[in-house]
Amino acid sequence: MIQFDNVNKRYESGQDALGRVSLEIERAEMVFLTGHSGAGKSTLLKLLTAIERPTRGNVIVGGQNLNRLRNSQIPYYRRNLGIVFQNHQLLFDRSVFDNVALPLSVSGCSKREVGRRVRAALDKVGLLHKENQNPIVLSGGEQQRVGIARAVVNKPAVLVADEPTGNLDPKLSEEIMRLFRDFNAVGTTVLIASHDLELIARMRQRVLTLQQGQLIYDGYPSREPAY
Ligand SMILES: Nc1ncnc2c1ncn2[C@@H]1O[C@H](COP(=O)(O)OP(=O)(O)OP(=O)(O)O)[C@@H](O)[C@H]1O
Repeated sequence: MIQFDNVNKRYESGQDALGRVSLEIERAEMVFLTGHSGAGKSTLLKLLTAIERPTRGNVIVGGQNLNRLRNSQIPYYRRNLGIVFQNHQLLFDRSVFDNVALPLSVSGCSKREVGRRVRAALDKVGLLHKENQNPIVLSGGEQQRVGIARAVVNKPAVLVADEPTGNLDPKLSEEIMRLFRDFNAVGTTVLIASHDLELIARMRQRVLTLQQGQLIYDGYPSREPAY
């Protein structure tokens, strides 16, 4: 589903952020991406979401080589992705419902279809009863769940999250991770960047570790024997 083939990224400043990264993520896998600050996690996600382009190498998603994507095609490509940010980027001048409906506004859905899809997404994250509220009155965990509902409202094949639990306490973080697991269980490919190693260990999923732009680990740490 996702393939990085010898990918290098050097920013215009001359900073090397990724070096010769190769990896493959199958459809319906759930994978964590970890590493210290500055290791290249966000850069890898930016290449996947076509916010940045690789300096060398290929990023292939769903059989599509992103190097061959024209700028005008990028919005269409992104419709297959759900993107969750740490600070959820909700708009506080409109309701929870309208925030979740945003990605549908460009897709030409009828009003009725928008209502159906938004309510289905809010139901999945347990916030149907808050659709008319302004997100500013919600707790941090609830705001993040609205961000997740917005990311999945288009039923994307791939869900990408950059530090989605960064501001949350351990219990709320676990709830958010459980949500990601639910979406994964119904076939969504999920890639989550996080530096919360304890939380990652509890999830017992595949882990990719970056260090100074190199992929230094790809495996299942929790399945290995403890010494
Ligand atoms: N737009 C940019 N221009 C120049 N250098 C950048 C840019 N974005 C990131 N970098 C640099 O690239 C390297 C990797 O950064 P990146 O943000 O991908 O790391 P990260 O693992 O996501 O870190 P964090 O956990 O702190 O978000 C760092 O040295 C960073 O300073």
